Amino acid sequence: MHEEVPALTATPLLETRSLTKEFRGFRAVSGVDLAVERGTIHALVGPNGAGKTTLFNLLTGFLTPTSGTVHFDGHDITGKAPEQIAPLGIARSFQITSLFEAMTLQEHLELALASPTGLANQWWRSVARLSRFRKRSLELLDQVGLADRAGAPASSLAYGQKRALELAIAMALDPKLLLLDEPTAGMGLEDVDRTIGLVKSLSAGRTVVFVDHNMHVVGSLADRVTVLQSGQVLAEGPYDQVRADERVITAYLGAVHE
Ligand SMILES: Nc1ncnc2c1ncn2[C@@H]1O[C@H](COP(=O)(O)OP(=O)(O)OP(=O)(O)O)[C@@H](O)[C@H]1O
Repeated sequence: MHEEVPALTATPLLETRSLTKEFRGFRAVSGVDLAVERGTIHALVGPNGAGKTTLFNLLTGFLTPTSGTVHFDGHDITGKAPEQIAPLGIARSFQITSLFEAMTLQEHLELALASPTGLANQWWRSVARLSRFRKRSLELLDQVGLADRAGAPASSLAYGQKRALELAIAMALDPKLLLLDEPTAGMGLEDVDRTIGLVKSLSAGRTVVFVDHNMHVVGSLADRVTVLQSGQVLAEGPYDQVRADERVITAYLGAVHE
């Protein structure tokens, strides 16, 4: 009989300590301690202006913290730039669609695969040189149900399909941590349910942190939920526990459900 090997992965994949961001003295994120365990789906919720997007920006290097630390997978990434953080294995899909309308779906994926930091650096390179990424790009499109649209321009996609394409682009880096900013924002019921299924399938073998206002989405996906209010952590725990928390009901969920 072999003995249980102590888990080497017991530390959270992502951890912030006392993370704070001030804008001219206004604390948008205030002393946030966040621990995201490996292999989990973790939701960030909270009313408008609670600090969720600011927190995402701090995790991905788009903003520099005023104080506090961010650790990811054994690295201190506090204050590092996005192009230093992304290659460590953090990918982000944005709340606002950021596609090139005239480019085909396949070209979007080929460009994303060609660049360790996403689309930013190599868009001017000849598309022909990107053909070696064709197979993988088709696999990624297949994962999000868009393989049959590979040669179509992004402009021809419906809104929900554009969001799915953005998920495929985020997956191109094979990230350890996938950050999704309101993956179901602006979607009808059908697309919301499709996206829930998609995020579940994409989360296999990786860690996901997402922001969403839709409690059906949060309840369906999240292993754990962190509730932010006025830049601070109001509650943290499994969904059922958090949604029963009186402070959370008062601050947020009550307003949604009642
Ligand atoms: N660059 C900035 N300069 C000044 N104030 C800012 C800046 N960015 C955000 N804030 C403020 O910080 C607070 C938190 O904003 P943030 O966008 O992080 O909230 P949120 O939880 O993502 O909200 P929403 O759900 O509406 O997206 C808000 O009061 C916002 O006005």
